Amino acid sequence: MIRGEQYVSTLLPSNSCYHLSKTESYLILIRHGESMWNEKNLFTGCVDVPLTSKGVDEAIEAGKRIRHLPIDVVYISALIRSQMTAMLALTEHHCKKVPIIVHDETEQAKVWSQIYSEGTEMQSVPVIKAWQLNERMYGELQGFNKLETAERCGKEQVYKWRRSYDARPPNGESLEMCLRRAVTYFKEQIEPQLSSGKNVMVVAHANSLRSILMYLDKLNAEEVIHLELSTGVPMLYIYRENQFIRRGSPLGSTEDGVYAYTENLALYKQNLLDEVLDEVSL
Ligand SMILES: O=C(O)[C@H](O)COP(=O)(O)O
Repeated sequence: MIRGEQYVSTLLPSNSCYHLSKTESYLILIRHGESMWNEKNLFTGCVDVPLTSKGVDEAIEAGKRIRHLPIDVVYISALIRSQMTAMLALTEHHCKKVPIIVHDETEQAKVWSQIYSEGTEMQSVPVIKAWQLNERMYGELQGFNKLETAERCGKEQVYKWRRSYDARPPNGESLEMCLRRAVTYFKEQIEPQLSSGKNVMVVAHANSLRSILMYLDKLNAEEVIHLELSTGVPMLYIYRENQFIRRGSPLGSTEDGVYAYTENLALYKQNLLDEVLDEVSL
């Protein structure tokens, strides 16, 4: 452990998050932690199922891995498993800012959820909810066991429904359909935040994220078939000169592994730790 690291979350003043050089910004993507239907191996899609206790642990662990990465705005889906994961992960963040869900669905919601203290607002991170980031709608497969469905409909058919780009589950969305809404949202709402220098965390789902990764990594319909995302594992992208550079691994990056990839981030973390040491020695 780096000297002083244990003090970061308790002693660091919550407004002391360093500002990074504007030449790059950071995008963190996380698939939600294990849900109660993941555990039962059921097709879930847009059914709104919460996390298991293992999922809660995964979310907290994900939060620990990204605790020293800068986050200015968070995007979640409309589904509770993504929301629980984001909130639990943020309890671990060094900035100790309060994640606050933005309610702008109606004029009244906007007014009623207004924060009037500028100081308090600066201690918060806006959390934006978007249905476009929801899991692909699994149609008439929702609620059925994946293994039993494979026995009933054939392994190959189920594999196609689950992993191919264009096969559509009965009355559900293909990955292509999911991509149309998720990637459109990403390009219109999230990318402009990154290009304005904001650091973004997105907590979403296996297939909405697979479609976003297709866009970020320029994967074709053949390549995406093999893309599997584990629950609760953060992935990091550097956004520089309108390009996305992938860092970390969907299979499980360590925090140090993530930092090793950019000097700017390593400096950011070192500044945080130095500040904590100064506070301790005062
Ligand atoms: O919606 C679901 O059932 C899963 O979370 C994702 O399912 P998949 O692995 O079948 O795409």
